Amino acid sequence: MKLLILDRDGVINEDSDAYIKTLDEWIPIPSSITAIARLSQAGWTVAVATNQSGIARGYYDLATLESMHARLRELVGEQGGEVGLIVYCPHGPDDGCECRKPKAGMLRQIAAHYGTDLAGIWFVGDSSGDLQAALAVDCQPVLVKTGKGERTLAKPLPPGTLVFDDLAAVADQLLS
Ligand SMILES: O=P(O)(O)OC[C@@H](O)[C@H]1O[C@@H](OP(=O)(O)O)[C@@H](O)[C@@H](O)[C@@H]1O
Ligand SMILES: [Mg+2]
Ligand SMILES: [Zn+2]
Repeated sequence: MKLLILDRDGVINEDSDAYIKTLDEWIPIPSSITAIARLSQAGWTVAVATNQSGIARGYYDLATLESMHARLRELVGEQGGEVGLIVYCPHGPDDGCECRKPKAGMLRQIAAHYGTDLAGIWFVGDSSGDLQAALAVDCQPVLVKTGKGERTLAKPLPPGTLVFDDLAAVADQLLS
C-alpha cells in the first residue's frame, strides 16, 4: 500500500509557538496542499498524525480543530486530491496517553485503520518527536525544513533520517 503519513503543523500548514488556535491561524503551505493532491491522484493514501495539546490546554475546542481539518480536505479536494485518515492527540504532555508523539500510538492507529504494516512507511515531520515516533514503529523518519524543521535540523538526527526542504520535495521524490 502506498501510504504516506504526515505531521500537520509545520508540514501541511505553518506552525506557531503560540499554537494554531483558530481557523484563521491555520495557514496552509500552498506547495504542501498541492503535494498532497498530487500524491493522492497518483494513488497514494495520505494520512495525518498530529499532536494537539492545545485542546488539553484549553486554547481551542474540538469543533475548531475539526474546522481546520475540513478546510484542509476542502483545499486538497479543490485540486483533485483527497486526504485520508486524520488522527490527533488531544492530550497534554503530562496526561500519560499512548497517542502523543514521540509515542507511536497514532501511527499504530493509522496502520490498523488501513490494515497495513508500518515498516518502512515514510512519516514526514518537522519536530524531533515526529522522528522518534517514526523510529518506534520502524517507519522511515523524514524531516522537512518547514515549521520547526530548521530547529530540529540543528540537533543530531536519528540515523537514517531523510531530509527534504518541504513536503513538495518529498512528493517529487516519491513521484519520481
Ligand atoms: O506538529 P503537530 O504534531 O501537527 O502539532 C504541533 C502543535 O500541536 C503544537 O505543539 C506544541 O508542542 P507541545 O504539545 O506543547 O509539546 C508546540 O510545538 C506548538 O508550537 C505546536 O503548534
Ligand atoms: Mg509539526
Ligand atoms: Zn494522546
